[in-house]
This record gives sequence, structure tokens and C-alpha cells, in this order.
Amino acid sequence: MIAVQSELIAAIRSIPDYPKPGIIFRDITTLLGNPRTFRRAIDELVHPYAGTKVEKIAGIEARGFILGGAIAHQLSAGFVPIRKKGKLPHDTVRIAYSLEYGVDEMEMHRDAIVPGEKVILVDDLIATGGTAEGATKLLQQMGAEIVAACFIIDLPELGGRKKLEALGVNVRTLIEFEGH
Ligand SMILES: O=P(O)(O)OC[C@H]1O[C@H](OP(=O)(O)OP(=O)(O)O)[C@H](O)[C@@H]1O
Ligand SMILES: Nc1ncnc2[nH]cnc12
Repeated sequence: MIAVQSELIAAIRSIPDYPKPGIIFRDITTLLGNPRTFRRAIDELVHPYAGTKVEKIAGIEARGFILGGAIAHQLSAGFVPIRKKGKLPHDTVRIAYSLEYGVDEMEMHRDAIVPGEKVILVDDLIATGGTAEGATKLLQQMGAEIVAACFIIDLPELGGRKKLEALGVNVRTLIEFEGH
């Protein structure tokens, strides 16, 4: 494993049985709170796209907002929030989805994407891929061209990457954790 990956893994805190028994929660607040690992994670996520024309970064609430804002700044792109239902003030498109430990609905503003715009989808972690699949469908419905979906963490045993790739999305992840 390369040094940056070991550093990112060491910066993440694992909390057993949160938010439900049997789940090991991968907590990135410790990575974000360390100036060096926060910067390294953003640099690693961004570098393949430096010099690529990307109009928008779509970040998934809540941790995708933190990463997506920093990535949008680096790539001089706009930022589009994909939020849990009921939080956005204007006309929205909505989709139901399920994730490793629950079900919910997410929304984005109808006018957030101009059809044909190149978009990178961002979140901290992909587990079952239910959340990212919902976001992908909303973006595609709005006519976005999804350049890639980027995550710091992949939980490969839960199959999220394969689910997104089956939708034709190019997936980039930095590190993996075994198990749930
Ligand atoms: O691949 P999946 O099984 O769909 O799970 C991944 C999602 O779960 C977490 O968010 P969570 O719903 O806990 O929301 P939060 O960021 O608001 O805490 C994580 O940040 C992803 O968005
Ligand atoms: N194990 C996990 N840790 C943190 N966020 C998650 N989202 C889905 N599964 C998760």
C-alpha cells in the first residue's frame, strides 16, 4: 500500500455498533480535523481531473458537502448540494434510496444542472451504493454528464462500486476497509 493510503486509513476513526448494532462506522471527522490528511485526501481526489473541464461538483449531504466544496474550489467548478428531503427551498426532483443502515429520500434543485454539464459526484464513503445510485439517477434525470463519482472510502464487500459501474459511472476511491 502506498504511504498516502496508510496515512488516510490511520486518520479515520472506526466506531463499532454505530448507528446500529453490527455496523462499524468509519468516522472521517478525525481525518478532516488534521490539516495534513484533509489536504492529502482532497489532493488525491482531485488530481486525475486537474485540467479537465468540469462544470459542477455534486456533493451528497452531509459529508459530501465538506469534500465537495473543497474539490469545487480546486477545480474552479460550481457546487450542487444533493440534500435529504425537505431542506431545499426551490423546485426539486426527489428520489427514494436505501443505504447500509436505513432508507431515506434525497433531492436536488431542478435548475441546478444545465443539461449536458460535466459533473463529478462526491461523497466520503460508498457502502451498498444505494445513496450514490440515487444521486446518480437524479443527476442523469437532469441531463448531467457524470465524469466520475469520487469517495475517500470504499467498503467493497457491500458492492457499491459494482452497482455504480453497472450504471456506466467511472468510480474513484482512495482506500478500502474490509467488512461492514
Ligand atoms: O453506500 P451506502 O450504503 O448508500 O452508504 C453511504 C452513505 O452513508 C453515509 O451517509 P449518511 O446517510 O449516514 O448521512 P450523513 O452524511 O448525513 O451522516 C455516507 O456519507 C454516504 O452518504
Ligand atoms: N460503515 C459506514 N461508516 C460510515 N458511513 C457509512 N455509510 C454507510 N455505511 C457506513
